[in-house]
Amino acid sequence: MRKIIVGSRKSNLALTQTNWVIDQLKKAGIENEFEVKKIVTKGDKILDVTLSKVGGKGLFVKEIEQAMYDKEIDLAVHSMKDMPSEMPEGLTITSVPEREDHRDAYLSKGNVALKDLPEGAIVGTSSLRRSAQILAQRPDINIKWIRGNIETRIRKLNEEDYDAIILAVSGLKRVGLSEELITEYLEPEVCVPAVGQGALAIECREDDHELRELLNRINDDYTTRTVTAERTFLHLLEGGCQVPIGGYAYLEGDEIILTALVGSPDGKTILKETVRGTEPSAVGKEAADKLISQGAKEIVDQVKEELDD
Ligand SMILES: NCc1[nH]cc(CCC(=O)O)c1CC(=O)O
Repeated sequence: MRKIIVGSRKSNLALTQTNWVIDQLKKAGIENEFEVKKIVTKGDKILDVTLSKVGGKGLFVKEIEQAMYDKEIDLAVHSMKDMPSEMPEGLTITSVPEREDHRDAYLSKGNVALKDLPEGAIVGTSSLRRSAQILAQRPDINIKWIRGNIETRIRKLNEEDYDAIILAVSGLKRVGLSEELITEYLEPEVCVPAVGQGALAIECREDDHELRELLNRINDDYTTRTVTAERTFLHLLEGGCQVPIGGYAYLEGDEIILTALVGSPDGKTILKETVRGTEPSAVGKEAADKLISQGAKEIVDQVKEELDD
């Protein structure tokens, strides 16, 4: 029986996600031996610049994809939200396991609620999506970029001048931190999460049919349908850059309910629509069409121009 080589970034989050997937595969009855191979990506090396300024999402996946082309590894587990909306030739997201918590978490010094933060308080995030939505509610707050992995950001909240930070609940849970650190869970009505947030993407070579059959056993249909709606919306709006876009879908019976958002980084313009339907890509397209007709493309282009400067 073939040994399966799994590529992973070396961060605690990446390794935890990778080992969780291997565990799920074993629980699904797959008896192959697994080996984890650690890979350092460009995104891991850049810690001091705003992520959106250095090219965003592709940063964490490029080296891993090269290793897959070179057959040094057979598969890789990614955070879905770090995946570009278009897949490179010859590779595919073959399986999407059940999604973890989709929400953002707000963590503050002394557990001060977001609405009670004093004017001028400093909130740390390096996501334009999060800053846009926080500023829309609290325009009197200062956003300060914060970088580093989840553990580093929490240390910075404690040691530096941040009054609060925003993180994904899923990441916090996966690295084994206590949810007691969370001051408030930001529901999608308050802060639309990143497209695919909390979900994982298992990527492999398109022509590796034997492996795809195995990986398919831990595919979750609910997550696949909702994430497909979210990613269709993202794909129709984005051109590769990190911009203030959010999307979250859930199911009610057979019906997909997708809330999609595009905002200006200063939070002064927020375009948000909720659409329903049964076909994931049609739902994603309808959300994109609605926001585009309200000027979403102009906002996205404006942000990209500013990032290029
Ligand atoms: N942007 C970095 C990143 N990529 C994936 C996660 C974990 C969340 C997830 O599983 O979607 C995080 C951390 C965060 O946003 O706080």
